Amino acid sequence: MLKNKTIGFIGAGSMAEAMISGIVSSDLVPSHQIIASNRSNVKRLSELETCYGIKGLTKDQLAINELDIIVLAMKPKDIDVALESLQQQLQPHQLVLSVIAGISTTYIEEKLRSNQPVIRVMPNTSSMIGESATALSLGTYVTEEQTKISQKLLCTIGKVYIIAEEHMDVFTGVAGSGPAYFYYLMEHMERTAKEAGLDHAVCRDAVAQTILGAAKMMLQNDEEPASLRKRVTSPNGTTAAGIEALRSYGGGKAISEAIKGAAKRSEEISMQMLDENNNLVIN
Ligand SMILES: NC(=O)C1=CN([C@@H]2O[C@H](COP(=O)(O)OP(=O)(O)OC[C@H]3O[C@@H](n4cnc5c(N)ncnc54)[C@H](O)[C@@H]3O)[C@@H](O)[C@H]2O)C=CC1
Ligand SMILES: O=C(O)[C@@H]1CCC=N1
Repeated sequence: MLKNKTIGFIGAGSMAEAMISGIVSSDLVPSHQIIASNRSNVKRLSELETCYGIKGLTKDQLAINELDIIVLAMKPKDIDVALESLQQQLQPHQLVLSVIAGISTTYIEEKLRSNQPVIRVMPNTSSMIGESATALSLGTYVTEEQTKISQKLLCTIGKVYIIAEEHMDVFTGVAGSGPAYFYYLMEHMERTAKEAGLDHAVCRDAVAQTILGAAKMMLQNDEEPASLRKRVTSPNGTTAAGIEALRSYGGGKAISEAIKGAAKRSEEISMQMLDENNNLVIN
């Protein structure tokens, strides 16, 4: 299904690298059929070539007509320039996957030629090790075959969920940005344990192993997180004291506001692509 497809990443930053790493490790697509491109940073491209065995090309060297799947992996602010140039070159059979936060399939469809298949994708950086939680929302012109191909490709970077596009902002807040919340939590757990004298290597490993274990407990049975939490919490014990501190410092609210803040930002990015009459901005 994917053995003879050529995949081109337009944008060669952190997210493109994380996805390339996951895809290459899976052996589903030969690495020489993966291309990463950026505007002009050839040093970055040669790093990716050396590390993953892929091809790196600047955007002027990239032949769009040779690609089967085009992954848009630039920042939202750069999308208009990229779409303008793609609009001239894309053929109707070429599938466009966009990982750009806050940019709707409609926005991309409107800027490309008619009937271009577009899928909005929200992965996270754990794609690097095949552990992303990735959502897909299908654009108007995507076929069943193209959906299957995308699912198969994205399964190489982790788990895949197909969701309605109206839920993409909140998914972005939970899973696209999510790894950063856990890194923030881990930074604080590690620092606190270190300040109390625990060996750095032990803190680092124990913090990560604790989160991994809790995540696996969620994934490996149907028990609700509140119920799992109660099983850790002995009456009047250590966890009760810890949870009470979390509650009194607004821990739950902080997590919820983090998700809402990220989702709101995703919505704002999409709104910035609308004019004062709520019409899509077409340059
Ligand atoms: N970093 C993350 O955890 C996640 C990022 N995303 C999305 O992925 C996209 C990329 O994010 P990062 O990789 O973090 O950004 P980044 O800044 O590391 O990489 C962006 C790349 O796009 C290139 N670029 C810009 N315009 C271009 C053009 N016209 N042609 C070719 N290359 C072009 C830049 O040179 C750069 O290599 C963003 O839209 C972001 O919303 C989505 C999920 C998670
Ligand atoms: O921070 C961002 O905008 C991107 C999208 C999701 C994760 N990182």
